[in-house]
Amino acid sequence: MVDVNENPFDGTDAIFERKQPLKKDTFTPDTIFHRDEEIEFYINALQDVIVGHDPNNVFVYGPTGVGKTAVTKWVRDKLEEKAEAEDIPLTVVGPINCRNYRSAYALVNTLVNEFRDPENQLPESGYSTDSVFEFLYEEIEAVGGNVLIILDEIDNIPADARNDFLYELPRAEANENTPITDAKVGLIGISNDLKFVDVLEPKVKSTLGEREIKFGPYDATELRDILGYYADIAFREGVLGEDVVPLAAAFSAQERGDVRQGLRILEKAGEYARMEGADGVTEAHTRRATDTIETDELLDYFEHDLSSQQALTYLATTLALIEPKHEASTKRIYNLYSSIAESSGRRVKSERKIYEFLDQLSMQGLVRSAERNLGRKGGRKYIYEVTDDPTDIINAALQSSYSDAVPSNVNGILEHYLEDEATEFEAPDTTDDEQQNLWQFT
Ligand SMILES: Nc1ncnc2c1ncn2[C@@H]1O[C@H](COP(=O)(O)OP(=O)(O)OP(=O)(O)O)[C@@H](O)[C@H]1O
Repeated sequence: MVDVNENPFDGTDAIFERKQPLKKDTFTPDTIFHRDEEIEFYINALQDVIVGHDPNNVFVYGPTGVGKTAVTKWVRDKLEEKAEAEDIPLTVVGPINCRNYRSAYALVNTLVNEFRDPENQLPESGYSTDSVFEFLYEEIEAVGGNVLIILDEIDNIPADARNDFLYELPRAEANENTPITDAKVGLIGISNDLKFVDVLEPKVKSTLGEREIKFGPYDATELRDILGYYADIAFREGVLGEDVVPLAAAFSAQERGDVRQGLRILEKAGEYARMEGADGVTEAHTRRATDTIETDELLDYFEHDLSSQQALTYLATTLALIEPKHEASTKRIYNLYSSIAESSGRRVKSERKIYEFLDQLSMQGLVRSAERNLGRKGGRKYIYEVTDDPTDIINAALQSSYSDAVPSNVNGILEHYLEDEATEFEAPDTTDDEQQNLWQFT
């Protein structure tokens, strides 16, 4: 029983000294580990700025959480330092995360305001996209010298901004239609989606990819050093068991070689210890953290990254995959999507929209598709898969605000799927009607 006369919050923390470095990318490490080669490529690409040539465009790519942004910021700061010491005119804007902008207008607006004083900011609307671009060019010309623009997650750049940003902007100086004559513009684009480059027009591709720097995943030894550095800052002295960092590093290396995931494991393990009132973080806390980390990450997707329509489509794809004797075709996913959307009182969008949602999920790496030929009938169809463990996805969905959309008998069907159909469970035939009756929608 909670004692109503006592405040349940605890004013002390025996485990964490400073949690922010584990949680937020805004924390800037003062050392970068194990990226010497990448840093060397980077410096090489930007060296031209210091010796008076035009800046190169740089494209940085690699999976999530492998230091692309951290290294970029580190190199940016060093470049600015050197330029100042050598009296070289240089303005750097960014990294600006493209994911936060829905249109070219919004993105350009932000960029213009980065150049402008606080009292002279552009309003959020009121001009045409062409005019805000014009303002941007004017600002660039006004500061003059070298102007580097850093765009993070450029795979999420608004579609209507692609050409203008990735092709026109870097060559603005040469283009007579822009007011830029003196300033030299360089673009640094960061992405974790390589397929993004494939869909660009060849001329855009070659402009952006003047210099490419690839970041690979970290191995367990590298992660041990990086996570050890953060653990020293984040935890109180002497509370970490000696297995904690190596275990978190080994787990993350096996998964994706991603620092962010390792940091989350450390945070979670520390939280388990704190909840128990333990005086240290043990191997058992860490194992518990690794056991739940996948579900936690997926829960984050459901709660923060996906729109409600994308979340329902993701759930429907998972259901289509685990249901017996059925393929996760677009049509089938749509059927299930409509049922769960309807039963949970959410809007049901058209079948055409499902293609869009599946595409977006695929861009985020949550689903993948395979094309299937329809044999003598001719034509093709797409069969979908989820990239994570369906059990983790279902568990995350059940803990999320979409739990009301999950069919009530999901666990039975999941069990049947996991046991490779070796149970007593009589799977229905493959007609949609029967399959539809299989699920108990809430
Ligand atoms: N080599 C490293 N040394 C120190 N800290 C690092 C290193 N690599 C990554 N980090 C830290 O790990 C976290 C994730 O790194 P970062 O944001 O740079 O990854 P990213 O590759 O840009 O990922 P995403 O594509 O998801 O944005 C940050 O807190 C960053 O400071």
